Amino acid sequence: MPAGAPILSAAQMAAAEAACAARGIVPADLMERAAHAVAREAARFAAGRPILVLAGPGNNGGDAYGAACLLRAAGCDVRVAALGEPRAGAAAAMRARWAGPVTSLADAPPRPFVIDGLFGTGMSRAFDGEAAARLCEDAFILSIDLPSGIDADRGAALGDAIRADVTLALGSLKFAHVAGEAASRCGHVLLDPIGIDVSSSARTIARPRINPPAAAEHKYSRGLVCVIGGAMGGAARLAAAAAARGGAGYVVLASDDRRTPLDAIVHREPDARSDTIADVRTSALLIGPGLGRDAAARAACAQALASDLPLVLDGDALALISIAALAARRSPTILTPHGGEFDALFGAGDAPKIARTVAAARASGAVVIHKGADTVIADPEGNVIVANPPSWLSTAGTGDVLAGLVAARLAVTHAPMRAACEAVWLHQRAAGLAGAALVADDLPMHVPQAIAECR
Ligand SMILES: NC(=O)C1=CN([C@@H]2O[C@H](COP(=O)(O)OP(=O)(O)OC[C@H]3O[C@@H](n4cnc5c(N)ncnc54)[C@H](O)[C@@H]3O)[C@@H](O)[C@H]2O)[C@H](O)CC1
Ligand SMILES: [K+]
Repeated sequence: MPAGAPILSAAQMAAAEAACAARGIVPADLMERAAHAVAREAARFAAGRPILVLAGPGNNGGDAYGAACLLRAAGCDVRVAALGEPRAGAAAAMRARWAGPVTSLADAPPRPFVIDGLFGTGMSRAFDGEAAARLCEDAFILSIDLPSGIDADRGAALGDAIRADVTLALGSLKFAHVAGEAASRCGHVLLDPIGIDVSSSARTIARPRINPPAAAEHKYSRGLVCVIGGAMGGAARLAAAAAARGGAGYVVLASDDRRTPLDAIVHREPDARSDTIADVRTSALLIGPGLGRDAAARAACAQALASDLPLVLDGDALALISIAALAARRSPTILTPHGGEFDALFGAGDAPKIARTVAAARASGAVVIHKGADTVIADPEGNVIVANPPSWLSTAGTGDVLAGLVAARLAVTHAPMRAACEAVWLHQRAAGLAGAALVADDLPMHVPQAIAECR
């Protein structure tokens, strides 16, 4: 996935295209550039294999006809199969340029390399993908802009969507490249801006820059993280270990369980929880992993919310708070809900995940890390960063590790959006370093290497 790349909705993309006209770049020019980009990547990936171009009735099809012409002119073996005819505009002009035969999808013989130009951002309803599926079965598939059959904004598959090996996004990434089911149908995502100026408050995650501590730093100035644990000691221990490896100067763990994951982590008895939450030296307080939901947990949560400390709320804590209490806080707050916790706190809804996460950040005044295969990070100003962490992270305890990293980065940076993005990046990089079949306990030891890569 291109890092730090803007992400647009289909409507925002159309507006950016329209704005090109003011600079004298008309739709036919953009399609010409799109066709060149597609032909370039197709020639590279096909590497001499016979090519079948699937062309739809809209501009995605126009790009496909344009690429077919260029590939044939370059000496490639190209056939075209179409679903409907482009009727007007740049797409019709591109269609007219193709002098070769055009068959229906049903009549086309399969070929080893397919360029999928059936539908892009204009996909509005389910399509009958049976004939396309037959042609795509054993082929390498390069999708133009989006795998056909995807809702560009929600990332939902509308019917039999195509599963691509490579998707070449045109102009900008769309929400579907990073969010929802579609993200896993895109294969490897490439981006060609084709000269369109885009700006967006939503971007893909990029490697952060993390400097070593200055020479004069000491353990308190580096950041004191206090982890408030409860009944399930293991979760709080994982979080504390991650906080220590994530760059905090000092980590305190107040928990029922006396074991600490590292000797460098200081244990405090659970009856010292209240004093710990009142400790003004604390740079970031983390509450939630393994906390439980009993009266003591509820009281600790209420005290933490009422404090002026920078706060990270995870796990059980997310079930013990209200949006109103979050909105009343004046110091930085970061929430780390997975889908179920998010729905329970903010309500389930039909809107795309990015929009729902922004609304939650606005309502709560907190930075929200809405976890999942598409992790959406939003702040109350509407800035959004999207990450697609490795699927090996879908195992118990990895969320506790993330919460500890978030607390560490908040303690170090004092900037909640930056802290959230650094933590999510370090978490996914640590997962990459830990490799297949990782367990949560493996992650903290890989965080120092991930940090070392952030210089
Ligand atoms: N990003 C850019 O600046 C550029 C993008 N280009 C390409 O244009 C498409 C978007 O084109 P558009 O014509 O708006 O939409 P589509 O080609 O995806 O298809 C719309 C077309 O299809 C019909 N339709 C929709 N759903 C169905 C269905 N289920 N069954 C049948 N027909 C359906 C709809 O009515 C329209 O007729 C973008 O993705 C890029 O590939 C430009 O070429 C260059 C600039
Ligand atoms: K497509």
